Amino acid sequence: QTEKREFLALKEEEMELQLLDRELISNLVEYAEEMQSKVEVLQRFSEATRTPLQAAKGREEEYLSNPLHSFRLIRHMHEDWRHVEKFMRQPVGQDQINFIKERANELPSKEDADDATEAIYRIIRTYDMTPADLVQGLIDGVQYNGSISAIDCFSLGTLHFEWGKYDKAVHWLNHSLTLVKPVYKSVYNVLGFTSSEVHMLLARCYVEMDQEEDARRTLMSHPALAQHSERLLTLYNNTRHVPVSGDLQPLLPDKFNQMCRSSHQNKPSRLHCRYNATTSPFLRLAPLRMEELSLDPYIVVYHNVLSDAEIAKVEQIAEPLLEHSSVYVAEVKKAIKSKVRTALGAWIPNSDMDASGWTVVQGLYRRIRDITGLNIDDKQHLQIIKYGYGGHYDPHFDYFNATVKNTLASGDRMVTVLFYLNDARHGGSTVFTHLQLKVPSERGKVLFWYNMRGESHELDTQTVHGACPVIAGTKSVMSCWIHELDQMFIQPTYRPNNRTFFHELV
Ligand SMILES: O=C(O)CCC(=O)C(=O)O
Ligand SMILES: [Fe+2]
Repeated sequence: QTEKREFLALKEEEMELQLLDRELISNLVEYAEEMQSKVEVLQRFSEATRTPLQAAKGREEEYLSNPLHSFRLIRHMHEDWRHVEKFMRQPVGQDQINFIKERANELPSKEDADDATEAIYRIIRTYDMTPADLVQGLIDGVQYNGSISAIDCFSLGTLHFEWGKYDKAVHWLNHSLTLVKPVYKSVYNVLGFTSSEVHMLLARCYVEMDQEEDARRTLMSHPALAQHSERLLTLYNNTRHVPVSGDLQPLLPDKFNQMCRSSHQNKPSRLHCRYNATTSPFLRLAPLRMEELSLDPYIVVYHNVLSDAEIAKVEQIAEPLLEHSSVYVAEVKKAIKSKVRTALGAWIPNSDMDASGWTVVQGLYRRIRDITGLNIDDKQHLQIIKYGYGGHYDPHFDYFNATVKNTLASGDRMVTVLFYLNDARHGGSTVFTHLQLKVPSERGKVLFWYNMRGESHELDTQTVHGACPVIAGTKSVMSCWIHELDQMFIQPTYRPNNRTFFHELV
């Protein structure tokens, strides 16, 4: 039940869009019907006036010698055409035109459309989908209903081009051409989609890949472009495309992508599953089911840690606080939505939280202490992350390895505790790329690992991990980072290594 509610919350916007689309479609149907009825009136009128004239064809003089006929002709010509002109001038479907205008601000923005294209791009890239797969609705071995159009393929081709993936762009653009339906030509005109544009971009991709002959052949094959082909080729050669830089693209490295696919199976770990009744006194009363995933670095998963009520409360607190994480990109001189992590985030506890919120948060702290046997601050921040369609997190380390405010105060992030708050329906696993370890996103699980080596506190590069793009549904997690200096009094063997900020601290 809670899961359904939360899924609805995130999908609400899209459902509203779908509703608006329905309204706009019926509005368009009404508009077409109004136009149709005007067309019918005009057709009927022209038929009614044409019939007697046609009957008189070849014997006009005889026809007009009939007094009735000459009366009709003169009256009709004097009066009717003026009325018809007035009728022709009358605007049709003003209400429907105004309706679209009024709702225009509810339509997705360019940014929304770019986000959606980038989301499907990530799914395509990570799950290795071909254009044919997408047209059939086949994603990572699962058959979905639905398909895509020539224009959709063109927009994907354009994005691949922007990001400098010319060979892939060629696939999508070629596929776009195969989907062009000649009967829709007039509709394409209205929508501003032309096959010449597809051919030109295709030729540009070939030029970028130094395949000039293919570029020429592409231009020559289009009647409107053939005569300009040499000029266009020169232009494309002289204005080579500069792909959008790495900071503005998701990383999606191959190793990560491969592990995200359903074809990846974890190697048997030979490790054990047991009840942990020792980390804290509380666990003696209520042992937690623990599964070891890796010993070096140490990674374990606990099952059924949070109750439904706790998860629901956490979601409720976080919901109004969720926002896109942004990062400063020097190149564009502003903070923009990060392409490295495409998700919404919120920090709790929050000052607006009421007493019941604090009760739940204190409960979470207690659970984290029980699981890890470590110390956390009484106001420790927890981050809720919500991944929607195509949402992901590129492989990264959780530690900062830098002298920043955070690390100066409490050291670096020694441990990560990651709570899974729902089941991602398809996609969305956490993957440790170096360890070839994949952890599916399943409600109630808690993943716990050390980002540093035990005695020396050396940062452990083997902990590199990321979150696979979500294909269907949403994914919701909560992470808690436990800092090394908070352990000062409970870790007797603790010996700080020589990382910079320790020098600055002494
Ligand atoms: O969502 C996940 O699976 C991973 C999240 C994560 O790595 C992080 O928050 O640092
Ligand atoms: Fe992380």
